[in-house]
Amino acid sequence: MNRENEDNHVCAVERLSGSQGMAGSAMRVLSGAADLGDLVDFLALVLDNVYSGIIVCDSDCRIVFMNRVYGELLGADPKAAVGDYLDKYFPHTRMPQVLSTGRSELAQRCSLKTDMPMLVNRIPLRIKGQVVGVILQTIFRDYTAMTDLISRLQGLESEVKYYKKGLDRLLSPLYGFNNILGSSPLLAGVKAVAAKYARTEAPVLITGATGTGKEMFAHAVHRSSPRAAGPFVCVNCAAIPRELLESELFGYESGAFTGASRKGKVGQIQLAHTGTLFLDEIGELSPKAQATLLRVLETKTLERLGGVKRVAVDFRLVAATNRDLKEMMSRGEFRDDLYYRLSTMAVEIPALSRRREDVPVLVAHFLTALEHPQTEVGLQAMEALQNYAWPGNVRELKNVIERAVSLSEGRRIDLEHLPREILTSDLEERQVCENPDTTLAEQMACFEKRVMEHALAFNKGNMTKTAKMLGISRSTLYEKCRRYDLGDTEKAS
Ligand SMILES: Nc1ncnc2c1ncn2[C@@H]1O[C@H](COP(=O)(O)OP(=O)(O)OP(=O)(O)O)[C@@H](O)[C@H]1O
Repeated sequence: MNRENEDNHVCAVERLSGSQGMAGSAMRVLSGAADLGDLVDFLALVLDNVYSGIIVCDSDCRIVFMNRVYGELLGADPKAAVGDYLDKYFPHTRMPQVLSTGRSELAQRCSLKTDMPMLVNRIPLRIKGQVVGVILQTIFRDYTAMTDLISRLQGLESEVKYYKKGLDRLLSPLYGFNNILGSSPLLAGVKAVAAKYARTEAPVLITGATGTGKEMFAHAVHRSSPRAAGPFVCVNCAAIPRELLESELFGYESGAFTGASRKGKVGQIQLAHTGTLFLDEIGELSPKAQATLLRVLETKTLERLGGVKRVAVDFRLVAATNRDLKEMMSRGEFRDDLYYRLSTMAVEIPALSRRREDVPVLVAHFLTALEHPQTEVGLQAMEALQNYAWPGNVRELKNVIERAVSLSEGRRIDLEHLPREILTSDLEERQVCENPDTTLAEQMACFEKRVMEHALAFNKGNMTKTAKMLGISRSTLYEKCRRYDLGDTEKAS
């Protein structure tokens, strides 16, 4: 408030308050004890001190009141302006239209002589249904500020849309059972079992080596379940630091721990409400998180970290791991009660080396996905692909095909476009098995080596498991590995 306004204000207050102070005067005015002059002064004081500019005109478009703010905007003396026709200040005023239509015009653009863009309301005043005047009120004195605000809001709106789309993508599964390709009876059998489990409400445990398609199966289980319309929330337990995993899963209340957000956080389990929670790499859960998860599964309620009350949660758990949970259990690293709860509906996805018939189908699929459906694969190259052990399973096959397509520049894929490790294992085998001079013993040895390579790849080099799988002792396995120059027998456990 400038000096002159301050003086006006003080004058008005003094006029209104007299010896009893303003509050008393206002009370007298409002209680009807004051005369009309006081009431008018009091209302003028109020209107002079609101943020908006206000002008009231009569049915002839003459100004009957102008507040201080509008006076400042127009560079006019508000008192002297009373009685002036409005078009003196607004040559293109729309007040006559409002007077004749009796309809309010809200948030309309209006430019003063000063060229300052404003937004105004024009509101008809009625007495007994008759329009007797109009109030002109500024709502944004300089709406460039508002256009800035609008464009910032629009920016935020499109950002929200972008993130929502990303979230929808995260929350909605991409794959169904139809997308899990392969022509082997082994894969068909696993898909049939998983589809049966999908229709129930029980937790499902998906096991298999890396790259076998566990995540695809989890998507498909959700999509074929009664919860398909609900969210699909995917948490990779190996990707989140152990100390943060619990708060990520179960959420926390405000100020639950140092560094926690002030507003608290909804956990992923709550986000999966009415849908499916996919816990990838469940073997990475800490013992404490395992215990809490079990309690949530059993009570169907959840307590946020630092919280006091439990909230109901309704979700279906699908878990996956490439670790041997039974072995973890025997070492005390995975709770037996949680294991048994998960493993009643277990789906084990076989390694690609156990279903070589799937390779051609998958190769064709990846070529189509790479937009090279016409690219041929030479007979020898396809044989090499089918004979390879695929320790990285379908994911590795996908990468090999991507590389081959770019090396062959989209033309026929031949042996020279495949990585060395595939060629070496294929060549060794050809030299022995396709050579008419090789003895039965040599051919048997070649076959034995191949079987062992696959078993080692399947068990990720774990000698104990491989020996168990092949039904031989560990010492025999070590001896054979040395003979065939397989793996790092010194380091393998
Ligand atoms: N049967 C299949 N048909 C088509 N694509 C497949 C199949 N199996 C796996 N894939 C593809 O292979 C890749 C790896 O699959 P996915 O991520 O589901 O494996 P995973 O077992 O979850 O791997 P990890 O244990 O390393 O997380 C993905 O690109 C997936 O689309």
